[in-house]
Amino acid sequence: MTSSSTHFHQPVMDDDTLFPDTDLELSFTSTTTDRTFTSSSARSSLARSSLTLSFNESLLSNNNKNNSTTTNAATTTTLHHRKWDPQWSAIKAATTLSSDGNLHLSHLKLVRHLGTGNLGRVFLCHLRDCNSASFALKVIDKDSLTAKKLSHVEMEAEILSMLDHPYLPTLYARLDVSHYTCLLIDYCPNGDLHSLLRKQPANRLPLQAVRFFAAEVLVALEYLHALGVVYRDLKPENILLREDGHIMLSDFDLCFKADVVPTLQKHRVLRSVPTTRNRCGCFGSVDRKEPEEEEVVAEFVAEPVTAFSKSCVGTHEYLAPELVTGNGHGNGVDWWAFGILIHELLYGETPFRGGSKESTLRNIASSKEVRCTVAQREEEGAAEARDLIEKLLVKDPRERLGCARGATDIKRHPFFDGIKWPLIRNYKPPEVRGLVMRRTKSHVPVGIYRKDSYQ
Ligand SMILES: Nc1ncnc2c1ncn2[C@@H]1O[C@H](COP(=O)(O)OP(=O)(O)OP(=O)(O)O)[C@@H](O)[C@H]1O
Repeated sequence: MTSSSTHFHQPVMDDDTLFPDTDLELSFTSTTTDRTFTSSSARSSLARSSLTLSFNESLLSNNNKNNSTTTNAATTTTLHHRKWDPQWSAIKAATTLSSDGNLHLSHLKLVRHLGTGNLGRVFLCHLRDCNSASFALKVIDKDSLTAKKLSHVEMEAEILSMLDHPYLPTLYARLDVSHYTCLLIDYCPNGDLHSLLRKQPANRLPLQAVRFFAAEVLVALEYLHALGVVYRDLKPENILLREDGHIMLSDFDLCFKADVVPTLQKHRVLRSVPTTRNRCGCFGSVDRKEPEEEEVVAEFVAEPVTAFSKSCVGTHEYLAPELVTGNGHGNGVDWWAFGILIHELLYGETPFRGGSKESTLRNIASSKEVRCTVAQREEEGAAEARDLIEKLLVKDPRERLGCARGATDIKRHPFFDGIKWPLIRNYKPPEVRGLVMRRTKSHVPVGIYRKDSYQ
């Protein structure tokens, strides 16, 4: 039930409807259902819907070049870093046996309906000859969509086809059959962060878990921005959890693309010099801390700083003030939403939520800056988290952390101190209630995620 932009999803039902192992077309009779079947991956009933309110921006032209009966990325994608994963191997095996070397709907077996979104329905599916490789198939009935929603489908497909990153979905194939467009992507059996949050005491995650998920989201946003993609719909509902507990950002229909010019920028950093024994003091030998040394480092920055759009899209509680006022916005809306996300993960609620959507929007647009409350007994790192949130939730985007130099500046914030960014994929996901993880050998032990243990 997602035809309206203002309602919530219906309560999730414990109904593991299994689609018969028969003709796929039989399952595609309608995209207008108000029932959301559930699995461990179905989103919680309180998930917030995204809104799309266009002020002025011209619709994206339908640039689908693949209107033939079927097309697929499996045979055309050459970039993918996971080309030897079981998923790719299974697809390769299926396409090798295929008469035209392509993947077709007939190769897929629908297992279960996972959920329904604004654009279509999502199914868990397997390849017919390989049950061990699971995929999610997003099925979009183009006949049921408005021109505007069709442009969102094309945007989602276009963005998906660009992605090659562990925290973002892989588009294994795009299949255009009759009036259906089907996108075959990674399946995330651990549901989404919104549902996980609802399983925690007071809807809050422990600080170490917040740091872990925030760091992964930051890296995913950094990659999107480097491609010139402004995401515009960051919220826990759109952060899916893979089998191994790492994140996968989903839903790219509200993105917009802008130019980005990668640069190497010089930046002054202070490096503290370890305490040394100063033997020249007038009063004999004294311990003193040497002053911090200033060093100039060259940093890679690829941030779409000139991105500009006037479409008001996103989810109420996560909308940046410049989106609410409708005077145009750019890359900064993602860094604002990143601040709201950390706030929600840490405190169990978003900071501007009012009694109604209108009052939420009024709170966001007001000139009052966010001040996070200080708990009596705080976890280690809470002060740094508060400081980061307050720097991200600066109402003027020109002053907001991240807007000028993107993730490069945010990664340096003390909240993320000690994280070895190149190793982030190897960090072991946090053990939190409701997150069932498949063990992998490559994980860095949990201790390494403690701030003081990875220096
Ligand atoms: N890759 C996936 N793995 C597992 N479940 C998924 C996956 N993608 C989507 N889902 C499930 O299917 C549901 C519908 O997803 P979909 O992306 O179509 O819509 P949505 O998340 O509601 O976003 P929107 O309507 O804004 O496009 C989600 O709520 C989620 O539970």
